[in-house]
Amino acid sequence: MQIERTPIEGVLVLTPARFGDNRGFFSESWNRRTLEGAGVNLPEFVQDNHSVSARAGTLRGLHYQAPPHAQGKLVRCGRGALLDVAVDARRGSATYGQHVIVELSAENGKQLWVPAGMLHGFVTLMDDTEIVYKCTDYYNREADGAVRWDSVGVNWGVSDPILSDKDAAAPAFVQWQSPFEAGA
Ligand SMILES: Cc1cn([C@H]2C[C@H](O)[C@@H](COP(=O)(O)OP(=O)(O)O[C@H]3O[C@H](C)C(=O)[C@H](O)[C@H]3O)O2)c(=O)[nH]c1=O
Repeated sequence: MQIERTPIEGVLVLTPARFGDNRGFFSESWNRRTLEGAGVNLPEFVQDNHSVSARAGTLRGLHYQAPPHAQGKLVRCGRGALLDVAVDARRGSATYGQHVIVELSAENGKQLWVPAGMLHGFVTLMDDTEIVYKCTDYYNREADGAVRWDSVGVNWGVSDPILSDKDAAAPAFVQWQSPFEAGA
């Protein structure tokens, strides 16, 4: 397991070991004991999510669930490739409004740990890209929210992404009142 810190406190890039042979490879995509042995203690996960985006250039985000339903997410790409983004939305944080962007792909096997307090989103780089991610809290429709994808300075590599109506209508980061507090 390779563990990389990022410029945003708490956001990690995790790369599980892969065991290749003449058939392909095997990898333990989630093992709490392995991570704890490396000093990484993630909260309990209660829900797994899986979405497929048919076309490259599909952008889902930037999303969050407000407290007390905030979600931490452990994200990986099951098929294809995507750029995954975490934006620090914790008021009072030294990196408030800053982001981390990481290419996750079926090929590189990388995972992004996105703690609660972040906005999360991704743009697909290939058709039929699948994302699978573990969440630390259950979906709560009333607590679910979005911030405009192009309002936090992320270089997504696309100018006219495929968006849901919800994402197309989301408020800009500067007009949005974050419900998250650093250290909460
Ligand atoms: C997130 C979610 C959605 N749904 C239902 C609600 C809608 O009827 C349908 C599509 O939901 P939505 O358009 O919010 O899906 P995404 O745009 O992929 O949203 C997700 O994308 C970004 C990248 C995230 O990090 C979040 O997990 C989540 O916001 O699935 C559920 O039933 N359970 C869920 O946990």
